[in-house]
Amino acid sequence: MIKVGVLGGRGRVGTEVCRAVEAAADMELVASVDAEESLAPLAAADVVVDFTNPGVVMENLRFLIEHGVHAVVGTSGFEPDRVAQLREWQAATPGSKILIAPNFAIGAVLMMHFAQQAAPFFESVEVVELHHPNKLDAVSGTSYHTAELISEARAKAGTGPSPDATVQELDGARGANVEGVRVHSVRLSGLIAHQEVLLGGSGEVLTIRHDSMNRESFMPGVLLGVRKVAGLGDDLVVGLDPLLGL
Ligand SMILES: NC(=O)C1=CN([C@@H]2O[C@H](COP(=O)(O)OP(=O)(O)OC[C@H]3O[C@@H](n4cnc5c(N)ncnc54)[C@H](OP(=O)(O)O)[C@@H]3O)[C@@H](O)[C@H]2O)C=CC1
Ligand SMILES: O=C(O)C1=N[C@H](C(=O)O)C[C@H](O)C1
Repeated sequence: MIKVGVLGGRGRVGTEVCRAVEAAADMELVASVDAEESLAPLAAADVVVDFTNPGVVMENLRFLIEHGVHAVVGTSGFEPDRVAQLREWQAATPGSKILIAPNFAIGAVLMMHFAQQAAPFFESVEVVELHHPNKLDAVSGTSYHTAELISEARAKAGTGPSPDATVQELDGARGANVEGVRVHSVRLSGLIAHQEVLLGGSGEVLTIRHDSMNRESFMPGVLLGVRKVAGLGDDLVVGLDPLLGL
């Protein structure tokens, strides 16, 4: 039996995580902690799942590392400096493994993978992410990671920057620039979590789109992470790809 704790258990995704863990035959929910509650009960867990917010997740992870608890992290906001900080804390207090997945939906992982594969073959690439209006961060963690993967693939293949003749623009009109890739954020009632990667070449456009229609869509990936995190080859892994054999 895997003893599981949840950080943010009363949130939109955390509620689904608690439900999924309770329904899993090989897991036991031993703690669920929300804002301004003590983290102490989490020390009894083998694995803690974090779906909180970018402002608090680092302190949560510091606690888990100090207590030798493995972490499966869905919270967004993991730019490279944060990953480096976590590795430093893990080196100082070895024992806990960390899996950070910008998106736990299997289709979203495949979307990112396909975008990375396609990116060198097209002159132009831009990303549009679309989410519910209660989302705290823009750009989304998924779009940030997608842009990183695209940028890396294009650099490796020697593909130049996407052409763009803009010389005059309203602030924000061309979106955020993430490692040379333009990312546009839409916030709209009725949406959950969606992303399009647009790739343009001579006389053709390839669109790779993923839609999460509900938050249950993240649960197969979260449960996979809980089952596999203790056996990760590296102390810290970003992305679900290796767990899916990608
Ligand atoms: N990787 C993935 O597949 C996915 C990632 N996400 C990401 O997960 C995060 C959470 O999203 P969502 O569930 O919509 O957000 P919510 O705001 O609905 O939930 C966040 C929860 O965390 C709680 N919380 C805040 N501070 C703390 C703290 N210090 N310790 C413990 N709990 C705390 C909040 O409590 P309170 O409300 O009382 O402040 C709330 O219950 C976001 O960063 C989002 O981008 C979302 C979906 C999928
Ligand atoms: O806040 C959300 O809802 C989501 N956040 C993650 C992100 O920032 O990419 C994953 C998914 O898009 C849903």
